[in-house]
Amino acid sequence: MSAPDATPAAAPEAGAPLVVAEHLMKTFRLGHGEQLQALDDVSLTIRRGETFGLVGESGSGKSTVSRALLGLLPLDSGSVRFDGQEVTRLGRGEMRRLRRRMQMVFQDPFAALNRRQSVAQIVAAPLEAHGVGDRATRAARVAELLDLVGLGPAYRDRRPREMSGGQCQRVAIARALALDPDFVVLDESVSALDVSIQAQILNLLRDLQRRLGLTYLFISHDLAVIRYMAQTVCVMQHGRIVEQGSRDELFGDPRQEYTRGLMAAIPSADPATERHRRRSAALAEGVGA
Ligand SMILES: Nc1ncnc2c1ncn2[C@@H]1O[C@H](COP(=O)(O)OP(=O)(O)OP(=O)(O)O)[C@@H](O)[C@H]1O
Repeated sequence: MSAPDATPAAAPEAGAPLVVAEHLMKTFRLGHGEQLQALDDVSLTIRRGETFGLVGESGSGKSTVSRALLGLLPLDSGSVRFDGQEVTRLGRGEMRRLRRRMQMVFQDPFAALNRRQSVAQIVAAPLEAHGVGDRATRAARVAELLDLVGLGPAYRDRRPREMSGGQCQRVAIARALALDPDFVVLDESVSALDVSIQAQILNLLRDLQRRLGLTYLFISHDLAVIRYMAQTVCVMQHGRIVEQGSRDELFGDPRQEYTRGLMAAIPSADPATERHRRRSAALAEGVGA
C-alpha cells in the first residue's frame, strides 16, 4: 500500500488504559450442530485519548469485538474492563450508567437515524432516555451539540431525508456525544460516504477527539483511513488478533503475511487505486480545515 499523502493523527501522550479486554472467547451456534468461533482469545488494551484502529477482512470479528467491549454480547469467557470496572459482571442498572460513557456511530447514517424525527429530536433522544435536564436544558444542549459538529441552528428542524449522507453522519455523531461519553466506537463510520465527505468527517472526528478528550475504537477495512486516524492498530483474521502495535510499527514493518496482504490489496483492488489516490488527496486537502 502506498502511504497516504495526508498527515496521520499525531500520537497523543500515552494515556492510562481505558478499555482492557483479556482472552475473549465467543462461539455462535449456527444450527445443525455447527458452531462458529467468532472470537478466539482476543486481548487488547485501548488507552485514554487514543484512536485504536481495528482492521481485517469482512467476517474477521471486528464488530463482534466492539459489541463485546460495549457489554452488548454475552461471552463464553474472558474479561472486559472499562475504566477498571468489569463489564461482563455488571447488573442492568450499573450497565446502564456505564453505557452513557460508551457510544457508537454506525456505517449507514440514513439507517441509523429515525426518519420521522427532526434533527433536534434525534440528538435529544439520549438525553431524554437518561432523564437529563428539562426541556430548555436539553434544547440548549442540542444547539451546543449541533454547533460542535458543524451544523448550524437551521438544521434543528430538518429530517434525515432532507440532508446529505455527510450531514446525517454529523447528526449521528452529535447524538453519540450527547451524554458526554469517554469512549466512542466508530464502526465503518465513513465507509458509506463519498471520498471528499469522508475527509471532512474524519477531520471532524479528530478535532472532536482533541477538544473533548475522546477515546475511539475505529473499525475499518480501509487501511488508508486507519493509518490517517489511529495511533495503535490491531489486525484481525478469523476471530483472532494476528498482529497489533503502534501505527508506525505496523505500517513500517508488518510482521505477518496476512497484514502485508491487506496492505498490498488496497491499492491494487480495482477501482480502489483511483479511490485510494483521491482519498489521500482529499485527506491531505482536509488537514487543518
Ligand atoms: N449473531 C450472530 N450469529 C451468528 N453468527 C454471527 C453473529 N454475529 C456475527 N456472526 C458471525 O461472526 C463472524 C464475525 O462477524 P463480525 O460481524 O464481527 O465480522 P466483521 O469483521 O465485523 O465483518 P464486516 O466487516 O463484514 O462487518 C462472521 O462470520 C459473522 O457471520
